Order: sequence, then structure tokens, then C-alpha cells
Amino acid sequence: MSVSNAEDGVQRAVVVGAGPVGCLAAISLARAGWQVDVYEARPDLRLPSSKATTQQRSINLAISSRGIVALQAIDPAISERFLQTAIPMRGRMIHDIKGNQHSQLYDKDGQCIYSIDRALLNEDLLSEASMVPNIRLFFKHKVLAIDFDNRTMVVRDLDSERDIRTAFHFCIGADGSYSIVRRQLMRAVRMNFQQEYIPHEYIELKIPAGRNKHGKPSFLLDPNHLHIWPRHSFMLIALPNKDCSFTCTLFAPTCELDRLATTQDISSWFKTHFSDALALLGEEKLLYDFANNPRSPLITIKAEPYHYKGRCVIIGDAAHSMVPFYGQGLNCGFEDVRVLQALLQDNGVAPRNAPPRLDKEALADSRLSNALSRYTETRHEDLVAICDLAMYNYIEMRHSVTTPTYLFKKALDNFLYAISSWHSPSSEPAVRASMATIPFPTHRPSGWIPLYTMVTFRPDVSYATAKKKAARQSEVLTTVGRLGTILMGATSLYWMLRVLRGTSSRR
Ligand SMILES: Cc1cc2nc3c(=O)[nH]c(=O)nc-3n(C[C@H](O)[C@H](O)[C@H](O)COP(=O)(O)OP(=O)(O)OC[C@H]3O[C@@H](n4cnc5c(N)ncnc54)[C@H](O)[C@@H]3O)c2cc1C
Ligand SMILES: NC(=O)C1=CN([C@@H]2O[C@H](COP(=O)(O)OP(=O)(O)OC[C@H]3O[C@@H](n4cnc5c(N)ncnc54)[C@H](OP(=O)(O)O)[C@@H]3O)[C@@H](O)[C@H]2O)C=CC1
Ligand SMILES: Nc1ccccc1C(=O)C[C@H](N)C(=O)O
Repeated sequence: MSVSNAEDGVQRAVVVGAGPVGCLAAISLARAGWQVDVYEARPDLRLPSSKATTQQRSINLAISSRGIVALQAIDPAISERFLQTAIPMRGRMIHDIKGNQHSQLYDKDGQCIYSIDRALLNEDLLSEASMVPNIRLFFKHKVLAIDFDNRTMVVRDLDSERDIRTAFHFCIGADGSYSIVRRQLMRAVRMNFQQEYIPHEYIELKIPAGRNKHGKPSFLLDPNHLHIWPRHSFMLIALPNKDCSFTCTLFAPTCELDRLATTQDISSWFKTHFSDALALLGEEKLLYDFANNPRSPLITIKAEPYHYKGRCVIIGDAAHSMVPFYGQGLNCGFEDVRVLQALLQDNGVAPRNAPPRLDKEALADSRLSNALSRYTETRHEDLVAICDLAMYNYIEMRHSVTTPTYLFKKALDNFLYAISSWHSPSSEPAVRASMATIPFPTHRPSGWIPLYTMVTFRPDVSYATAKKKAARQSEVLTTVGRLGTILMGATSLYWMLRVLRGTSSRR
């Protein structure tokens, strides 16, 4: 085994995983003065040859204010570039079983979430990272094992099949749901860990672009909505792409999909549940995608602590995988980087100034250790909250959105929000700019704010605060709803009695 980086006196940070979160973390650390090495098991996404071999998860993603504000905090130019390639989605478009469409806006002031190309996002972040002089990117380098006490890790060069032992001062694990860094961390710390597969899975399908009367590509559905076909125990969704196509994702219980054994079964199931979508997907293409695209599992992972001394921390999906139904997984991962950056700055962790003398090194180490302890303390409640909220949003999307109770509560929620924010209508860019200056999402917001708004458009409000405040508001909505029902019942009874009395006195 060859040895690299041994005792060259440089304060080296290693980031494991060059997914979007790893790239952003590398940029943040490098700008703070660290020498950063990034190890990525896959080939470089930007090379045309790797496009076919690197199978990515979802084609597109929804990014919201939380992710954008985090990007702004690390590098405002990156967030500007994204917004130029993104498609705003102002609300949900609900497709009922008869093919009617109903719009439900996300926000009273028109704030929206943005559909972006996952590969483009990752490629852009990789390009940005490769332009920072103190970042080195190693592709096809898979981390196999880590010795945190000796600050070394074993990395396999997948081209030469050789194992390299490399030294580090600080390790960031951003290596996704099946993180090796997390698994190695479990051997060093008493980590509480919970993993849950839900009994549903997903498969991606595609609605192609149409043609307008000039023969140019055009969208077959409204591009400024996230489309949902809620069918109670399963659902289909569609997000727009820049080339005027839509990426659709079918989420359904495994047992439901297992029943679709023949092409006949698939076609008739789609005709029954999604006839309008089938017309857009095209039967032949649907059957091809069904046979060839993977059916993937959905998983929630919770862990605590996220760090070991001043040596290692896990962020992004490595620390918190959540089901995708709130569209917050990556937003939350980007927020991790923003919070970590703020804590490192707060604790005076600045490797550029770290002198080589042993006592000062120990001081730097203890500062890093404090920053990481604070990270675990402040972040855990929020990460658990968003994992739970994501699970809840699946029920809302596939079922509740169609029920009168939900629609009534939603209307009341929005009404109370409008009254409460009478004097302060928000302008999206201005709100984001002001929030980028707030280091931590902890703010206790006053007034009435719907849960979706807090989670999606208020990065100054932590996920846990949003969850707690929404639970209190929900109790009020339920009580008002019950009182409303009683009042309506009493009024109808009163009028019925009056009509009956009128009829009997005329007799
Ligand atoms: C269907 C679906 C839809 C989603 N939609 C949204 C959405 O709309 N909005 C949103 O915010 N989030 C969404 N998410 C979640 C989002 O995809 C993840 O949160 C995000 O990809 C996590 O980024 P990451 O960088 O932490 O991890 P990853 O993207 O998983 O990157 C980890 C990287 O680490 C590398 N790696 C792994 N092991 C090793 C190793 N041993 N050595 C070296 N490298 C390694 C991997 O190759 C990978 O490149 C969705 C997820 C799914 C499944
Ligand atoms: N929360 C959720 O429900 C889901 C979240 N996601 C997130 O999206 C990210 C991007 O997806 P994608 O890049 O396609 O990731 P993949 O599912 O392809 O996984 C990335 C790597 O993790 C390893 N891996 C995959 N499955 C397992 C397993 N069951 N046990 C151990 N290791 C496994 C594989 O490494 P190797 O090559 O060594 O086998 C694989 O290359 C994921 O990393 C995850 O964070 C993805 C799916 C569902
Ligand atoms: N990106 C996603 C991927 C899969 C499932 C949902 C989403 C969402 O973004 C849902 C959106 N936040 C909503 O509540 O309507």
C-alpha cells in the first residue's frame, strides 16, 4: 500500500463524496484556508464518457429558499447561476381522476420552489471546486476505511486497483445514504442510529416535449407547477425540465407494483388511475421505461452524534436521509454546510493561522472539537424534524390534498397568515437577501405562518421550530374547524325547524 500526504505539515481536510453537498463543503473549507482533498468513488460527472455509466438518482430536483440561501452564504455567484437555469414552480397542480386540474399555490406572495437539473447542479459545483487552487479532486477513488485516532484513511484507486493510505487533519463525510464514513464513525463513537425503509418505492418516467405551431419544443403541461396525481395509497408527480419535457416519478407500495406483471397490466393500471398522464407519457414509451428504469427503495436514516472529537463530521444524506416528499433533502444538506461554516467561524477555527507548534495545534484541535460538538447539539433536533415532516408530506401529497377537510384547513391557514402579515408583504429576493445574513436557522417567528411556508421559504426558522409552531397552529385550525362545523350544523338545524314550523302553521 502506498502512503500519501504523510506529515507534510499542511492542515489537510478530506471530503468524502463529491455529490452536491461534498462539493459545497469543499468550497466552504477551502475558502476558509484549508487544503482540501475530495475523494469521489464515481468517475468525473463532467466527462462525456461518464454520463452513460454514472446512473444518477432523480433527474431533477426542487430547490427552495433554504438551499438558495445556503449557496448564497458560501458563494453568491453560484446561487445566481442556478436561478438562471431553474424553472419556478408556484404551486401544486392537482390532477383528479377525471383529468381536471386544480392549482394550489405554495405562497400568498408568489414565492416558489425551483426545478433544477441534478446533473447540471453537481457539474457546476464540481467546476467551481476545481477552480479553487487549494482543492484537489480525486475521482474513481473509493474510501474503504478510516482510522480517526491516527488520522489516516485507506482509499482505493479504482483504475489501478491500488490502495493508498492518506493522512488528514479533519474529515467530512458527505458520501450519501450508504456512507462509509458514518459506518466507520460508529466504531469510534456510541452512535444512536435508526434506519427505516418505507413499504413504497419509486420509478422514473418521462413526459416528452411537445411541439408548438412553429415546430419548436413546448411544454405539454403548465411548466410553473409541480404536478401531482394523488391516488390515496400511491401518486405520480411531474417536475418540468428546461428542454420542455417533464420528469415523472411514480411512488407506490411495492406490493402494488408487483401486481403489474405484464405490459397489459401496466397499461390498464395507468388507464384506470392516470389516463390523462398516460396520453402524455405515450403507452409505448411508458412500457419501455417501466421495463428498463430501476425501481428504487425509499429510506429514512437518523443518527446522533454526527461527529468524533475534532476529527470528523458527517453531513448531507450521510447524516440524514429522508424520503423525498418535502423536496428538502438537498436543501437540508446545503443548510448543513452553512451551519457548519458559521460554527467553524464562531469557534475561531482558521487553519491558515494554525501554527505548527504542538501546544497551539492542540488548541486548534480543541476549537474544532467545540465547533463539531455544537454542530451535533444544534443540528440534531432540526434534522429529526425534517425527516419526520418529509414522511408526513407523503400522506398530504398522495391523499390529503383531495379531501374537503384539508382544503378547508388550508384556506383558513392562508387566511390567518394573510391577516397576521397584513403590514409586511414579502418580496422573494429581498427576503432571501436578508436571510442570507442570519447564520443559524433558529429564529422564533411571531404571528401565524403556514408550515409549508416556514419549511420552504423561511431559512431563518429552524425545521424543529417550524414543526412545533405548526403543531400548535394545527390545534387551533382543528378547533376552529370543529366550531365551524358545529355552527354550520346549528344554523342548518335552525333553518330546517323554521321551515317545518312555517309549513305546520300554514296547515
Ligand atoms: C427520487 C428523489 C427525489 C429527490 N428530490 C429532491 C428534491 O426535489 N429536493 C431536494 O432538496 N432533495 C431531493 N432529494 C434528495 C437529494 O437527492 C439528496 O438529499 C442529495 O442528493 C444528497 O446529496 P449528498 O451530496 O449528501 O449525497 P449524494 O448525492 O448521494 O452524494 C454522495 C457522493 O458520495 C460518493 N460516495 C459514496 N461512497 C463513497 C466512498 N466510499 N468513497 C468515495 N465516494 C463515495 C457517491 O458516489 C456520491 O457521488 C431527492 C431524492 C430522491 C431519491
Ligand atoms: N432517502 C431516500 O429515500 C433516498 C435517497 N437517495 C439519496 O440520493 C442520493 C443519490 O442517489 P444515487 O447517487 O443514485 O445513490 P445510489 O443508490 O446509487 O448509491 C450510491 C452508492 O451507495 C452504495 N449503495 C447503494 N445501495 C446500497 C446498499 N443497500 N447498501 C450499501 N451500499 C449501498 C453503492 O456503492 P457500491 O458501488 O460500493 O455498491 C452506490 O454506488 C443517494 O446517495 C441518497 O443519498 C436515494 C434513494 C432514496
Ligand atoms: N421534489 C419532490 C420530489 C418528490 C416528491 C415531492 C417533491 C416536492 O418538492 C414536493 C413539494 N415540496 C410539495 O410539497 O408540493
